[in-house]
Amino acid sequence: MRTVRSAELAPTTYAWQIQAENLHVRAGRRLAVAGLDLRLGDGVHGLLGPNGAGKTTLIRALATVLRPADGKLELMGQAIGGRADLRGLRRGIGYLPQEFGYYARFTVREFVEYMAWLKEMASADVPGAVERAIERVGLADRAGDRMKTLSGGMLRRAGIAQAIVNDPDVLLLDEPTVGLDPAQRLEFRALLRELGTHACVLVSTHLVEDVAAACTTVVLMDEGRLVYQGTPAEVASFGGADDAGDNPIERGYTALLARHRRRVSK
Ligand SMILES: Nc1ncnc2c1ncn2[C@@H]1O[C@H](COP(=O)(O)OP(=O)(O)OP(=O)(O)O)[C@@H](O)[C@H]1O
Repeated sequence: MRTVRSAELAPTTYAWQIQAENLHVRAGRRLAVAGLDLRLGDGVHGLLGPNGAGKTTLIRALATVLRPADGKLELMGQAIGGRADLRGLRRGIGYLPQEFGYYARFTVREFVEYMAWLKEMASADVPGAVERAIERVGLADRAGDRMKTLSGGMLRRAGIAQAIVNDPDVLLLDEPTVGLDPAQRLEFRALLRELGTHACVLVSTHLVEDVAAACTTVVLMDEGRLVYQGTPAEVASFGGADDAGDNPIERGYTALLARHRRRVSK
């Protein structure tokens, strides 16, 4: 017996894993996502934007933690809102929040197992899936160690392991590279590229180099709206010598943001 995923029951004709139209989401009293249109299929999508752009709020809505205030949101072909089967949908989603809680006395294996159980994975599948996820993030030699003994970078890798344990169709990672050292970041980029071959991975980051190295698409947000969506090379092509940044994609990011703000202020 195995658990049937919501994605398997849903019509398989949908073109996009994530589809938002005129999406509005509140963070507290503020409309942090304010009329966002977005369509994402499989691949690795880097979510960029200045502080306060609404990246975390968008990711929380896509993780079904926050309910949209207005507009349309579809995940894996299913509309969110009303009587949506959120429990079923969540089985197909992996989510690494910026800050995540855990019992300090749990071992890495127990932590990932616990999260697999919360995601309602079939119990026969759990042990193998847990070992695979821990191995993929390079923590196999620490699987029996308590969470409280891990470094910041290792904790984040344990967080990534719990996000991928259910082999999600939609994987949402909020600032996953914070705390990783340069070698770990290189490994993480390779893992991202691999994950993106058969899932829709949305990664929010301030590290533009990670986006350039690992992402198929850049999603640029400002003030709750989509500013630009394109390949890293397309973003880079907007940058000029006068735009701030250490590399072509950073200069492209600066140029696109400035162009958007000029348009909005007119
Ligand atoms: N609980 C809350 N109550 C009120 N305002 C909030 C709350 N959470 C976020 N905000 C506001 O909503 C806006 C968007 O915040 P959000 O965290 O989504 O942005 P972000 O792009 O992820 O920013 P950062 O890059 O700093 O992480 C910000 O102006 C923020 O101050």
